[in-house]
Order: sequence, then C-alpha cells, then structure tokens
Amino acid sequence: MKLNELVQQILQKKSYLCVGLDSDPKLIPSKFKTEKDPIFSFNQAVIEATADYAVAYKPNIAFYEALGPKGWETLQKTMEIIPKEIFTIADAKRGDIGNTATKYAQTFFDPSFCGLDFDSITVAPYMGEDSVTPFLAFENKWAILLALTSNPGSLDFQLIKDESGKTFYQNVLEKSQEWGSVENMMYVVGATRTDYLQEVRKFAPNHFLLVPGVGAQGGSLEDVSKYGMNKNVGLLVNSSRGIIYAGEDTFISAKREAKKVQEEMEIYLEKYYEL
Ligand SMILES: O=C(O)c1cc(=O)[nH]c(=O)n1[C@@H]1O[C@H](COP(=O)(O)O)[C@@H](O)[C@H]1O
Repeated sequence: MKLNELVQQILQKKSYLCVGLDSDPKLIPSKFKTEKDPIFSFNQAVIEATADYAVAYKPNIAFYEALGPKGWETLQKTMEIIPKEIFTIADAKRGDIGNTATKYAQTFFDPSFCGLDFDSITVAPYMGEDSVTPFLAFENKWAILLALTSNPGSLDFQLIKDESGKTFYQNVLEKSQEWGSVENMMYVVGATRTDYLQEVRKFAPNHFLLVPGVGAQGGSLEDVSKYGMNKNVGLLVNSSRGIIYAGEDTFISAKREAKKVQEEMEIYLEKYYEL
C-alpha cells in the first residue's frame, strides 16, 4: 500500500486504529472452540465487527506459529478476509543477516512463497542496515522498525546514551533514515512512552509511527495523539486484547470497543490534526 492510500483511509474513516489479532486459543470465547478452525472463526468475528472502525490489522505472528502448520493456514485464511483497502502488519519482529532477511521478506511480502501478501512487517533493527534493507526492496511494502518499545525491558538498551548524549533509539531513528524513506519505513513507539514522543518527533518528524500499548497496557490515547500526530496524521495506534477479548459475544464487544476508540480518535483528529 502507498502512503497516500493509507492517509486517505485514515481521513475517510476518521480513525488511526490498528486492531491486533493476538488470537490465543486459551482466551477466545468457548463458542469458537467447537469450530473446525477456532482461531479463524474468532478472527472472522473480530474483522467483521471492526472493519468499519479500523484502518489496519496486525496479526501477531507468534500466536500463529505456536500452532504449527495449522496456524499458518489460519493466518493465510485470515489475510484473505481482511478488506483489501485495510493496511496489514505482520508483527513478526524479524532481524537477521541479508540473505536470511530476504527470505523473511519473501515469506510475508511475496504471495508466490507462502500465499501471504502483507503490506508491512515489524523488524528489530539491532543487526543494522543489511538486516533491514531487504524488506525495503519490495515495492509498496513497509518495514516497521522497533525504536522505543512499550515493555519494561525497553529501558535495558533503548535509552543508553552514546558519547554525544544520543540514546540508542535516537540513533536507530537517525541512522535508519539513510536506508529508507517516509514511503516505506515506519517506527514502533510504545504508547507507554509518551513522555518521549516529542523527542521522537524531533528525530522522525515525517514518518508514520506504529504505537502499541493503549488498552491492556494502559497508554494514553490522548497523549499519543497530541504529541505524535504529524501532517500525514502519522499514527497507527494498536490495541489487541482491549478490543478482541472485551466480552463473550466477540462481534458485539469488539465492535463496541473499536467504535469507542474510533470516536475518541475522531475527537483528537479535530483537536490536534492540522492539514
Ligand atoms: O511491535 C509491536 O507491535 C509491539 C511493540 C511494542 O513495543 N509493544 C507491543 O506491545 N507490541 C505488540 O503490540 C501488541 C499489544 O497488545 P495489547 O497489549 O494486547 O494491546 C502485541 O501484539 C505486542 O507484541
């Protein structure tokens, strides 16, 4: 998907919501458990309920890989029912030497390999340029680099300063802009790290940010919106558990929660977004 198509969809739906498909056989309502493919049926209910309010879906690949070959089949089937205009993120957090990275890119971007045709993939940039550029070689596909993540362990490395006083995540933002552009690279910044968002925007004013951590992890959607928006809106805010496990009747509860987030986003678009 191209940048302008994503922005257009956000402005049309008045939403920058990404629904995370972290679909866990242990957590889905019992009525799905008797289905032939419980996770697919659950995902189908979530997608049907939320497609009017979401501009992106993010299947977390770990939840599918953990199910073995059946999990891959479920992932493929899920991708087929996501409306074509909605942005898709393979949350796989890959990162390896160049020839291996190319294999990962083919897996998720080139349907002639596994039947998967994601718009983007999350990438751990720790191994540097040659581990990232293979993902950028695919037209209209995106690499979403981990910058400042939402988890407690993010403090272990990401805020370490170099001799010039620049933190590790700031170096990631700065250096990686030599490899890709606002048209094919985004950054992950956790919603639990809004105190750093203004700093992030100094280093990456024009890129899209994927922001997980509202909902179950407690990040503030208003602060993310206030400090994170740019001239393209520039935000995809993910919620997984807060939407998909909000009640026993998945269709009703996921719709309710997604609508609630979208309505809040509409307010923030009016308040903070300037064309
Ligand atoms: O890359 C991610 O998506 C990600 C980065 C990060 O810093 N924190 C984070 O929670 N995530 C993912 O975002 C989702 C958050 O899920 P919930 O906490 O249930 O909304 C999970 O799929 C995480 O793997």
